[in-house]
Amino acid sequence: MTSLRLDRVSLGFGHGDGVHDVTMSVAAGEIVALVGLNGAGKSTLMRLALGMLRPARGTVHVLGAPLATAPARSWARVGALVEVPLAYPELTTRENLHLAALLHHADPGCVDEALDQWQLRPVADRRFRRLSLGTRQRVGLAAALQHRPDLVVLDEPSNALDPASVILLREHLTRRAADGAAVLVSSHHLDEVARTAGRTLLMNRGRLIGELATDGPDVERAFFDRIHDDDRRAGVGTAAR
Ligand SMILES: Nc1ncnc2c1ncn2[C@@H]1O[C@H](COP(=O)(O)OP(=O)(O)OP(=O)(O)O)[C@@H](O)[C@H]1O
Repeated sequence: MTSLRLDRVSLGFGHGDGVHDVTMSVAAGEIVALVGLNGAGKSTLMRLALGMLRPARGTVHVLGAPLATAPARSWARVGALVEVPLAYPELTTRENLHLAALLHHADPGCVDEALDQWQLRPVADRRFRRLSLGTRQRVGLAAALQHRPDLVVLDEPSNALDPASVILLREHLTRRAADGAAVLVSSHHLDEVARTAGRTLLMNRGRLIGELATDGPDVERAFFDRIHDDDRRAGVGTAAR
């Protein structure tokens, strides 16, 4: 089953920025990574996939329903983290996770499990605004994943995470996919992507330019070769951007 589908989706911001004519899908049980340079359009694509932005052209389907008419129960089956974690600064870790569980129509019992799984027990009663950057990110990830969503969309989730937390994240995503969830994740860490994702989509100047093979000896080289090649064909200088 296709859990997320974008058909010929475009949204421009002027100066050629934004997302152009993107068609892609993520199937149940699959981890798909999105990679590209800064400003390639990864976050914009994720915002469009989550209904945070409305496409100027094209359609988005989430868990089988068109975005515009997706019922609330579909959104409860989505887990997302785009840019900063959505949390109340004056509430504690536990309170924020409790609210996230309620918003996803989940059993609040999942909060205790999430506190353990994301090693947040020591900061369970600390206010969110007093947490370190990486710990905030762990709270955001716990809030996005604790209700075992069927569709996971995470924008640069390993930002600010320490190596132990990166491993935790990898285990969580692998487990969600093994349980049948569709996972879309953007990243700048090509090694991590190679370890986690089944497919890696390459984005450049707002367009998907194909899949990046991550099983070769030099993924970084392959990444830059593809981008330079795409820029050359478009008559754009990569270094000049
Ligand atoms: N709200 C907005 N208004 C105007 N331009 C925008 C807006 N959001 C994004 N852009 C532009 O659209 C392009 C794509 O931005 P986006 O944030 O999607 O890229 P990205 O691939 O996620 O980058 P990064 O790796 O730096 O997070 C950029 O040129 C950006 O400046």
